[in-house]
Amino acid sequence: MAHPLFRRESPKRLVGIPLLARPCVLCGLRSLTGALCALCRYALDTPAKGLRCSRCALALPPLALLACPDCGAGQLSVQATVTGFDYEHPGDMLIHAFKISRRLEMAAVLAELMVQQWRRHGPPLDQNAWVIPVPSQGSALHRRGFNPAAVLAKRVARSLGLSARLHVVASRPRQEQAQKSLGRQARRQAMRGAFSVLEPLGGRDVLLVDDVLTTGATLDALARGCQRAGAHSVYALVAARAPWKLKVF
Ligand SMILES: O=P(O)(O)OC[C@H]1O[C@H](OP(=O)(O)OP(=O)(O)O)[C@H](O)[C@@H]1O
Repeated sequence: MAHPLFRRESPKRLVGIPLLARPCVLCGLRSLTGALCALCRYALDTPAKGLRCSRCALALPPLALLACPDCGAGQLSVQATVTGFDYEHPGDMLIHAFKISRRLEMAAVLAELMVQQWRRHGPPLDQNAWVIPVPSQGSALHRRGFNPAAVLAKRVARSLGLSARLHVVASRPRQEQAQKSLGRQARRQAMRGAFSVLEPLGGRDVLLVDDVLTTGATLDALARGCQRAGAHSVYALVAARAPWKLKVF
């Protein structure tokens, strides 16, 4: 029998489907649970089941329970990170649809997953906390026409009842090269001092938002900028967390 994700229902069995059923954005089968069907929600939720590093949200590989292989040496300056899901199949398809195919309607699906995980695993936030997106590089903004992190930040802030501050961070002009094309050391190097926060944060909690966290170099640079501006606590919420790879970048 075909895997449930790919099985087609016979027309007879479709009789009686509530009118509100609609195709799941991931598998295309009918969904009674919003944009994603129950199976796809389960598939996105399955890998780590809470067995994640609380600082960088890495799904911990076996035998890494005592120290996270990614941020164990203290390379990430945020206090806690929460992710919507892992950046692997099937969640990567949502990210690609949003960022590459520019299907902006995916933002609602991504933000819902992010907020759901934040409510489960995120620390309590002060009501005065600001939600700050990672700014896009100039070339990416020009190519894509929107900043994915800002689109997500607006939705996340609305759902959490917080204020989104989309223009509070300035990016230093840097090598116009996407992070994804660089290795770990080069990413950190490229991001050093990349952001400056334009308003004092005066003891405020900050929730940084981005679409993908790979090495954490981007979030680390922004978190340091927020700390220099006086933030009390800096947390991060991302749509997808890249899984750990044995290979050292
Ligand atoms: O955790 P890190 O190793 O720092 O990588 C994560 C960053 O990489 C991607 O941006 P990128 O610069 O590739 O640009 P993009 O907007 O074109 O994806 C992504 O949007 C994150 O901002």
